[in-house]
This record gives sequence, structure tokens and C-alpha cells, in this order.
Amino acid sequence: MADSSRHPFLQGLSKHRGAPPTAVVIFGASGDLTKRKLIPAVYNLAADNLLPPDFHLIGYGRKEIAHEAFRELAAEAIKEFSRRELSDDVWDRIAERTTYVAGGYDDPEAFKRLAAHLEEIEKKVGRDVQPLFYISTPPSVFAPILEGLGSCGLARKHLDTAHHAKVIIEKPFGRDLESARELNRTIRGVFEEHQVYRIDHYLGKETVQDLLVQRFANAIFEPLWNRNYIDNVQITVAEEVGVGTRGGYYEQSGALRDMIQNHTMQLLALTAMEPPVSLDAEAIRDEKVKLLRAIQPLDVKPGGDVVRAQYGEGMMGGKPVPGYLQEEGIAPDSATETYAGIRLSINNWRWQGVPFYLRSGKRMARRVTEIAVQFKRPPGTLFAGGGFDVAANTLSFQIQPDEGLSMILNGKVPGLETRMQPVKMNFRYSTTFGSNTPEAYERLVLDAMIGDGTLFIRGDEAETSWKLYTPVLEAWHGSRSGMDTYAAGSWGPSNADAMLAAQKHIWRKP
Ligand SMILES: NC(=O)C1=CN([C@@H]2O[C@H](COP(=O)(O)OP(=O)(O)OC[C@H]3O[C@@H](n4cnc5c(N)ncnc54)[C@H](OP(=O)(O)O)[C@@H]3O)[C@@H](O)[C@H]2O)C=CC1
Ligand SMILES: O=C1O[C@H](COP(=O)(O)O)[C@@H](O)[C@H](O)[C@H]1O
Repeated sequence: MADSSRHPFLQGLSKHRGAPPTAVVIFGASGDLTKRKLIPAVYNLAADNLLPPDFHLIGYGRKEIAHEAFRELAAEAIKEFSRRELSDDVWDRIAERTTYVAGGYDDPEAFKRLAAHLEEIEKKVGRDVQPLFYISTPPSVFAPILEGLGSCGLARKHLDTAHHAKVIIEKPFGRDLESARELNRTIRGVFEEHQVYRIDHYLGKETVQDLLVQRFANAIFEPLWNRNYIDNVQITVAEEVGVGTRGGYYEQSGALRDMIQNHTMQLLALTAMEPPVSLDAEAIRDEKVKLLRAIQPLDVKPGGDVVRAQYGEGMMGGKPVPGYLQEEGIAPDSATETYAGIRLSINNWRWQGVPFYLRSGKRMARRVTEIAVQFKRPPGTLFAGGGFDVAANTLSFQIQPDEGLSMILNGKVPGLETRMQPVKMNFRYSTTFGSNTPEAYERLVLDAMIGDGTLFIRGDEAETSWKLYTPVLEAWHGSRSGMDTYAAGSWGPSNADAMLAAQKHIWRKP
């Protein structure tokens, strides 16, 4: 039997044993993501004793910030955003190794200063330190940062050793097929693919990883996981929040780029891919790419496979909220969608004829991410005479919130007459395991330190997904044609309902 207990994906909390001394360098260290997610993630890893010995944190940005001032900002971020209270014991261990380098993202001299700073750290430590560069800036400076790391030699640091440089790249990974290819070319000009970690934070969510376990560690699903038993699959990523203060970014993005092309497609790929030959990053990513390649090109014509809409005014939590076009920083005639609905057909042996419906929207009725696998109705002959509506079985993976897994079955209502109704079998993470689960960024930063790319996107994966959606973006570009409206606080627009109705389906209300 293969000794799979040593595989990084399975090593869990003992993984830190494999992480070499590491210096995490965050580009964009004064930014929102650093404050809300990255610094709290590092802190929680420290609290769980998961950081390697000789761990260093270096902030990098254009603002001049003294080391001590950066430490104070980091401590404030932990107080405000960490899932744990700030404890002096834990923080002191990181604080003394937290520093800041000021410089432009295209300034060769600043990159040399960064390289010198890393060398100083290595001298103090007395051994090689693996640099892990985290690019957490707006995408306009991804390329200059990558090129800067290349020209000052940092990208190749310790390349022939286990302590080689690595780079994490934030989303969005391009804005269409051509720009994703261009970014991949820039990356490949500087780094080797095994050094590159393209983030999709949904892959760091516990329940998304659980999808692999549920599918491939339980014998009961696989025999049913195909067109013979499954009628349709619905993937919903619904948010309550509106565009908030991110109008500038969102106007350039929209739901398709912001959520569908990346997060929702990752959920789809893990749900529909074939079993990988092993848990190796490449084996899993090969299967995801194979699946993405099997998706039929989308019909972008009206009445086809794609719908879009913007939220209008409505009520959220009992309070009135403005529509998208009234939000700050949004053009009154904006053609940016806040909701996208997609119907996908997967052209392979397993899924031929099974529609996969994806939807994601802001200002929807409830924050919920779920994958609902709807089975075919059972033959009704036995109970048909009783006038019963025999419900289709549905297996739903609740990704967030209230993480868990539910199955809808038909059950007999207790009593002397035979009546039936759908009943729900429920597994909830919080009930079984308690509620203090690690945040996605904790797992992802740790995995990159270890060198495990399983939960990151490979270059060809990003391009394959963009290939599917670029024709949609081109069809939508600058035009409001086909743009529907949905009331804030509702379950979405009527054009999305119509898309499903055309195949006699309806959206679930999760
Ligand atoms: N914030 C979030 O919730 C999420 C963010 N992301 C991604 O993470 C990355 C960082 O996001 P976020 O922290 O929100 O970004 P910010 O807008 O907060 O920018 C991060 C830092 O980059 C520098 N910066 C800002 N604008 C520019 C510019 N035009 N040119 C050069 N540098 C600039 C600033 O640092 P300084 O001036 O000090 O150089 C800023 O503090 C982005 O790629 C984003 O898409 C992904 C998921 C969620
Ligand atoms: O990447 C993004 O994700 C968030 C939603 O993330 P979640 O972990 O809270 O589900 C979304 O609000 C944002 O627009 C998008 O850029």
C-alpha cells in the first residue's frame, strides 16, 4: 500500500515541520487585504505554532513607514480582524521579526534594498531563508513587481535548493484570456511554474477542501455521480453586501470577472472533475483542467447560456438600500453586472446532458455559498396513487455560512395513514467540530511556505477558464443589452429564472 500519510495535503497541522525558515514579503503592505486577512493569518499560524523557526515578515510599499510603525499597524490589524484575541506572548514572537522596506513597485534600487535586507536576515539567522513574495497590490503593478524580482535576482534566490523563492499572486489573474496569457508570460520570464502560487481564496475554505474528501473518501457518492442519476447541479455564490466603497474596482470587474470566472469555476471543477490519480497538486490540477476543457463554448445570444443583471433599490435587513446605479463611484448608465447566471454543459462521458447552473450576485437575499446536486426523480409508480409529490433527492454542500452537508430525502410522516414529506439529513461542522476553523488565508499561506500548490491555480487552469468567458465579456462589453434588474434583498433577476425554466428547472432557495 502507498504511504499516503506523508502527502502534504494529508499532513494537516504537522505540516510546519516541512517549512524551512521563511521570510514572507508582502507587496502592498499598507493595503486592505494585508490588514484584514494576511496579517491576521500570519498571527493565527503563529498562535497555532505552525510558523517555521526563523520566520520573518517584511512589509513592502511606496509609503515611508518605520519598522516600529509597521509593527503597530500589524498589531492593530490583529486586534480588529483576527479570529483570536491578540496575545502578547504570540505577538512578541512575530513582532521582533517584523520589518518594513519602503520603495516603488518599479524601482530597481528599492528591489536591491529589499535583496540586501533579506541577506541581512540570513546573516543573522546563519542559514538560508526561503523568500515568499506575496503580491497584494492592485493588478496594474503585478508585472512591474514580478520584473523587479527578476532583475534584482530575488526570483532565482536559492533556486536549486529546497529553500527557493516562491511567489503568491493575488486575484484578479488577468481580465480576459489575452491579459491572463500576458501575465503568465511575464511570470514565466521570471519564475518557474513550481515557484508560482496563484491564489483563489475559495480553495482555502475548509468546506471547499471537504468536497474532495466527501467525494473521494465515501463510496456511496461515486456510483451516483453521473448523468444516469443526477438531473442538474446548481452552484450559488450569493452575497448580501453591495459594492460598498469598491465602486472604482467593481466598475472594471463585475460579477463575471469578480466571482464566476474564478471562485465559482473552482467549485464547479472540484464538483465535476474525475478522481485524480493521487493527491499530488499536479494530479488534481490536471483533472480540473481536463474538466474545464470539456465545457462547451457558451451561447452568448439572448435566451442562451448567460444572463446578467444589476441590483436595484430594495430592503436589506429591514433597511432600504440604494440600487447599483445610485451607489457612490458608479456611472449612472453603468453596464457592469452585479449578478451573473450561467448554464454550462460538460461534454464528457460522465456529464453529457446534465446542466450545471452557476450564479453569483451582490445584494441577494442571504449570504450563502452552496453546491446543490439535484438527483433525478424516483419512478413515481409506487406512490403515484396517493397523490404524493415525491421530491427529488438533493445533496447540498453548504460552503458558507453554517458550513455543512445536507441531504433531502422523502420520509413518512408518523401516523396511521401513509403520508410523506421531504426530510433533511444535516451535518454541521460547528456541531461536530466546534466553530474555530482556520481562515482560508491561513491554510494558503502555510501551503505556499511548504511548497504545496494543490490549493492554488495553475497557469493553464486560469487561461482555460478565461477562454470560456472571454466571448461573454466581449458580447457584453460597454452595452446594457439584455441587462435585467433585481430588487436588492431578492433571489435575483427574472431572466435567470427564465434560463432555468427553459429546461423545466427552478433555482433552489438555499
Ligand atoms: N481587499 C480584499 O478584500 C481582497 C483583495 N484581493 C486582491 O488583493 C490585492 C490587494 O487588494 P487590496 O489590499 O484591497 O488593495 P489596495 O487598494 O488596498 O492596495 C494595496 C496597496 O497597494 C498600493 N497601491 C494602491 N493603489 C496602487 C496603484 N494604483 N499603484 C500602485 N500601488 C498601489 C498601496 O500601497 P502603497 O501606497 O503603500 O504602495 C495599497 O496600500 C488586489 O489584487 C485585490 O484584487 C482579493 C480578494 C479580496
Ligand atoms: O474575491 C472576492 O470575494 C469576496 C467574497 O469572498 P467571501 O470569502 O466573503 O465569500 C467578494 O465580496 C469580492 O467582491 C471578491 O473580490
